[in-house]
Amino acid sequence: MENNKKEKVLSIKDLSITFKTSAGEVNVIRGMNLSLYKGETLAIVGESGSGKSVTVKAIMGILSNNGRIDSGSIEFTYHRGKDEIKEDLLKFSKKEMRKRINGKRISMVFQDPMTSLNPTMTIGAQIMEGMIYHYNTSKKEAYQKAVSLLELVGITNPEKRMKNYPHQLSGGMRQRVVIAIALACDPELLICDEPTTALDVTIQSKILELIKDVQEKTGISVIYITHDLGVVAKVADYVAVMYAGKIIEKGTVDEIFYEPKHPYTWGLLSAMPDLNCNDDKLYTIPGSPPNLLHRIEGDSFAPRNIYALNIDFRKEPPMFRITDTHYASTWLLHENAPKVEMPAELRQRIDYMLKEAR
Ligand SMILES: Nc1ncnc2c1ncn2[C@@H]1O[C@H](COP(=O)(O)OP(=O)(O)OP(=O)(O)O)[C@@H](O)[C@H]1O
Repeated sequence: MENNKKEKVLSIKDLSITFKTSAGEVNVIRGMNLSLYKGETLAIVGESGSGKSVTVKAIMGILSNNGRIDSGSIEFTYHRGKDEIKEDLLKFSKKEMRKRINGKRISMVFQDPMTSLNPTMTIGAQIMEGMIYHYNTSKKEAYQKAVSLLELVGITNPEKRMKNYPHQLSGGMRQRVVIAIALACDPELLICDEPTTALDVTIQSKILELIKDVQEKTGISVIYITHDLGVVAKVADYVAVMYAGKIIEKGTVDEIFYEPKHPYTWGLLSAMPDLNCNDDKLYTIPGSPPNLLHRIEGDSFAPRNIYALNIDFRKEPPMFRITDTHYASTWLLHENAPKVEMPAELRQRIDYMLKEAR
């Protein structure tokens, strides 16, 4: 459909990653396929340990040394002047990634701004650093650009702020500075790893709005990794739901929130506090994720799935196509499967959300 015409920024194909641990080999990413288009926002969601951070680390070339890429490719498309360049990021060494991609073509914003900032350097110098390192920008030009970046991220009195050290700023301001640093080299992809978790609620929405605003002004593509579905609803165009190292459902934000098909996604949505901010949750998924040290027979979610069919314990489901943008990996979508609907309480909640949205 329309996706074919859009420009792909990132295309992950058949990615599989294993870590060597003292207990044995753990296959933490198990055949992942995912695309991101220019100017769009993709949210990767899933419980702790599902593989969100490892995926992002593979994109950035910062996997820990006990990690091994078993298969796959991560094709990244970016521009140098008028030229369009496509490269498989997995072909680069860590050193090449630092020199050519990280902080230059792809930038990251982490959860806690204090861990990304250097306490001994002024924020001005920290924003200028990347431009000087990657592009040999003159100090004067880098200074001017740093001031305009501080303006872009909503910091008033930017010239004065350039001379501040991180400890002189509030948490929300620090995260704005981290975003300014991330944008300094005009990257084409920004990856935000739980960017607002460490901030209080009102500042959280301001930072999310800021990232949206920057995206509208610059056309940058954004990946969020988060387990907060409230954040996803606010920012994402597309959502990929991860479970035990696999994407088990992906679709537009409306498809995932209003027409979810995978019982795990039903569980995630039911475990979300009510959108009216009552702390009501409908249901919490029982049990815990599988231990990936052992080979998984069938569907990794089957033991926790009250809708599991016999085949779920024997054979892994493929990704079934629901629409051109919506896919889910559950045998319930097979044409011969019994008709199973999402839990009635969830249907009611979704119908209510739909009514509110109109
Ligand atoms: N260096 C490592 N060595 C061994 N196992 C690792 C390593 N890094 C990550 N893992 C394992 O890989 C799996 C995926 O971890 P990952 O950090 O990507 O999860 P996540 O979805 O980002 O979780 P969270 O939301 O808690 O950050 C987990 O089982 C984790 O224990």
